[in-house]
Amino acid sequence: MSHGIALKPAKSRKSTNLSGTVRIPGDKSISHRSFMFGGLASGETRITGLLEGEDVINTGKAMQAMGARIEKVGAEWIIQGTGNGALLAPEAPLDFGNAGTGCRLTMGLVGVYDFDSTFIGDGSLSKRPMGRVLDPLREMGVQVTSTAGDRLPVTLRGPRTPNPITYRVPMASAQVKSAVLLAGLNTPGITTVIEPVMTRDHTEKMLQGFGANLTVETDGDGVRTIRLEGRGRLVGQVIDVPGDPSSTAFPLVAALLVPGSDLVIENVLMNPTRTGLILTLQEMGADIDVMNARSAGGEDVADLRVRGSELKGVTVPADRAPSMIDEYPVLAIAAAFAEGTTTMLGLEELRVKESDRLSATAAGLKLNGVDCDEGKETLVVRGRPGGKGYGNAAGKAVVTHLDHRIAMSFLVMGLASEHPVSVDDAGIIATSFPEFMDLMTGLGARIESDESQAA
Ligand SMILES: O=C(O)C1=C[C@@H](OP(=O)(O)O)[C@@H](O)[C@H](O)C1
Ligand SMILES: C=C(OP(=O)(O)O)C(=O)O
Repeated sequence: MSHGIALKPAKSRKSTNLSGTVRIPGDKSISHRSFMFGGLASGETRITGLLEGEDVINTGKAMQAMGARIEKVGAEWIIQGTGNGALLAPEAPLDFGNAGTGCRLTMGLVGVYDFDSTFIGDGSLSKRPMGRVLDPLREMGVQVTSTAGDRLPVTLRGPRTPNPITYRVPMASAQVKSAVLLAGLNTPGITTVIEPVMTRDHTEKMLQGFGANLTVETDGDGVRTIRLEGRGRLVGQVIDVPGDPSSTAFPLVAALLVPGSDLVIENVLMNPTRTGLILTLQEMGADIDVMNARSAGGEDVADLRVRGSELKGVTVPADRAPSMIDEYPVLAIAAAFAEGTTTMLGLEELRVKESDRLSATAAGLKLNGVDCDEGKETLVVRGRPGGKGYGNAAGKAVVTHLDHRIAMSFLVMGLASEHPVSVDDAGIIATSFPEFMDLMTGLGARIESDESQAA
C-alpha cells in the first residue's frame, strides 16, 4: 500500500545504553485544535511548540482554504482567524491525508455551514468509518453525500439554521465528542454532548480558553454532560503546545527495554486522560520518575526519567483504554519482553485506527517470534525477557498498512531483539513524529533505512 510516495523500508537492531535528554515534539491533538480554533477565532492566535507533522499541516491547509491566515515567523505560528461563524466555502476538496482527527473534527466545524465542503484522504483514511460523525451531523440537519458505508470522499452541506442536539456518544471517542461540539459552535442554542466514558478533554479545555461558553458536569457514575452555547465569540489566544505523550511512548519503551538505558524526556503532557501507558508500565515494574511536575498553559506537564527495567506482565483493564488508546501497539512490544502474560482488554476501537491495529500488532509480533493471541477485542502477549530468538533473521518486514504507530512500535522492538526487525515503510512516521529517526539514533538506537527490502 502506498501513501502517494514510495515506501521507505527500515530496520532496527539490538542496541545498548540509550541515553540523553530529549524534548518530544508538540502534542498532535492539541496542535490540530490550535490550528482549528485559532483559524476560527477573531484576532490573532500565536502558537509555539506546534507539532509540524503531516497530519497537523493538513489541518492548517484546510483552515487556510476556509479563510484563516496562517504564517510561521521564527519559532512561532501566527494565525489571523475568520471569526466564529465566518468560515469561507473551500474552493477545492479538503485533503486530510492520513488524519482521522483533522478530518472528523473539521467535518463538525464546517459541516453545519450553508455551503458545500468535500473531504478526502489517503488510502488509510478512506477506509475508516465516518458514520460516527456523520450521524449526529445528519441530526443537526446536515445533508451528507458519502461513499458506501459512510466512507470518504464525503460532501457536506449544512442547513440555513442547524438544530442544536443532545448527543450521547456511543463509543469512547474524543473525535466524535469534538465533532459534535464544533458543529455546535455555529448552531444557535445549546448543543449538549453526553459522554458516558471520559476521553481526552482538549476540546473542552481549549474552547473554554478561547472564550466559548462551555460547561462540564460529571455525575456520580462519571458520566459527563458538556453544554456549549452556539454562535458565541471566540478570541485568539497564545498557546504553548506541550510534548506529545503518544510520541513519548516510543523512546520511553525503548529505554525500558534496552539494557543500561537512562533517558530524560522533557516537557511531556501529563493530562490524566492521556497517561494510561505510564501507569500501566509502572504497574509492570518500569523505572519511570516523574520529575518537575508543573502546570503550563492550563495543562499538567512533567519531565520523565526512564531507565532500563525488568518488566512483568499485567492485566490492563478495559476502562483504561481511552487514556492510552494510541499506545497499545508499543505496550504490546513492552509486554513481549516482560516476564509472564500481559492481557489487554477493551480494544475494539483499535480496529478502526489508521490500520486495524489489533491485527497489525498481532501479525507483527508473530512475524518476529512473539507468542500472542488476538481476540475480538483483546490481545494476550506471553513475554520473553531478553528477547532471545526475537526479530526476523530472514529480513521479512512487518506490514505497516500506512500506520505510523505500527512502524514506530516495531522499530522499537528491534532495539532489544536478538535479530533485526524490519518494517515495510517508515515514511508514514512523518504524519505524527517527523523527528523520530533522528531523535532515536541520537540516543544511540540502531535504526537505518533498509533499501534491500525495496527490491
Ligand atoms: O481527539 C483526538 O485528538 C484523538 C482521539 C482519538 O481518536 P478516537 O476519537 O477515534 O478515539 C485518538 O486515537 C487520536 O489519535 C486523537
Ligand atoms: C489514531 C490516530 O490518529 P488519527 O485518528 O488522527 O488518524 C493516532 O495518531 O494514533
